[in-house]
Amino acid sequence: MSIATPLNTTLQRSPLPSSLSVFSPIHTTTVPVTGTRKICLRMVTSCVSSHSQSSVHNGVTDAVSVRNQIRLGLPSKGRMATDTLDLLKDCQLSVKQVNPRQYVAQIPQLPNTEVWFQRPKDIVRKLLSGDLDLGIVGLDIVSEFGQGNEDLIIVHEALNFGDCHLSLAIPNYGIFENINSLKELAQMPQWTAERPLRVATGFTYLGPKFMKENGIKHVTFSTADGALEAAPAMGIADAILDLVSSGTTLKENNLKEIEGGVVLQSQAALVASKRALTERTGALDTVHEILERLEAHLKAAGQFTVVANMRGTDAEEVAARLKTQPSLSGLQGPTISPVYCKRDGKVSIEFYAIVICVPKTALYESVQQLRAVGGSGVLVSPLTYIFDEETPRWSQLLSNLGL
Ligand SMILES: Nc1ncnc2c1ncn2[C@@H]1O[C@H](COP(=O)(O)OP(=O)(O)OP(=O)(O)O)[C@@H](O)[C@H]1O
Ligand SMILES: O=P(O)(O)OC[C@H]1O[C@H](OP(=O)(O)OP(=O)(O)O)[C@H](O)[C@@H]1O
Ligand SMILES: [Mg+2]
Repeated sequence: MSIATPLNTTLQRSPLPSSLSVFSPIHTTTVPVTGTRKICLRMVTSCVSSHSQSSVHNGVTDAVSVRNQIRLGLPSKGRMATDTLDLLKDCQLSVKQVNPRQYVAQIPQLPNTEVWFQRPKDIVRKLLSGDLDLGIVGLDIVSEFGQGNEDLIIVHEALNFGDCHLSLAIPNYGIFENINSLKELAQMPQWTAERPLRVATGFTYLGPKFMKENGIKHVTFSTADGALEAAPAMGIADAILDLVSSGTTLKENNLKEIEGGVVLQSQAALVASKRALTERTGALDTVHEILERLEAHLKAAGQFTVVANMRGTDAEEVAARLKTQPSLSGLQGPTISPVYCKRDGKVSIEFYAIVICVPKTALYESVQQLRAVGGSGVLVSPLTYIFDEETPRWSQLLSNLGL
């Protein structure tokens, strides 16, 4: 593979004090690789020693490597790791890991699949290089490290954990006190070619892209591995672009988000390599099973089963009464069965048992509506799985794969 001279340098060297050695200017270079694919190679140049350059890349191969096992990448540590394992366990796909430092594991329910524990950004890189076939990571990491590569395909975009958003934040004091939107920030007279807006971020692909898309010209970026919220108060940056969930870290560091400053919303997602799904034997069946189990669990997680008794002349009459209430239709409609009572030696139908699924958020109003139409003896229990006939995400995936 040949490495070309830099084709474009999207970011300028920031006029930083030389003491601020942890923040480095970033140069983005497009590098041609074998075949028709291109990868983006980022070179980070140290502020202190401008002579020392390092460049690292993953081998992007054109052919699917020969191996029999499907490889699923899961976060090895950090805040996504435990939630990922918990989710799989809830889907009856428990991961058997002998000890936490062993990076390969098995899911007994999926005998043709190997689990590899990796840092989230490496999961995305390895999906692109063909070393993993499937992965669970945050959408932020997919966007940052996938860089729009068409081989990455999002199979399930909302696994219901790891919620956060990537957002631009500025100080709530000084020259920024009355600045509340990206537009106002861009229009500040302070930013010039000589003195651009300095943004500290770990998102060195998405950051410049967002600024360019929003027409902000005089901007420069620096990067660090963490605690970015300190950068403005330290005088290293004017703004930061970082993940926010509770907002506590911003607040504690006297920073604020601004209107129009959200780059993306993120949560955990199931991601796959398109090539693996189309070319690796068994990969599509495995992803189908994982997707079905995820969908069944996630759909059920938001619902309760509600059983109640209702007096009535017949099932149709009970159904008609239920249908007058907005929250009592269930997933497809109520299930109504006769309750046989024995009185004076005679068996007759006095009640009907109704079974419906109710969103957890609407439980109390549903109970009130049930009572209003004569419901009694209401039993509420959790739902474990809801398997639909076919999941819309599966049809979507097949269509994305051109199948
Ligand atoms: N408040 C948050 N801050 C950062 N990441 C969050 C937050 N909430 C959810 N996430 C998700 O978790 C992922 C970070 O997990 P990861 O394990 O890589 O980092 P970490 O726990 O911050 O560890 P480290 O910073 O040491 O890499 C993000 O990519 C994002 O998808
Ligand atoms: O909105 P909040 O709930 O306060 O969360 C946001 C903070 O959490 C993350 O940092 P992390 O805890 O990973 O520390 P780090 O900066 O050392 O990575 C992120 O980079 C923010 O700093
Ligand atoms: Mg972190």
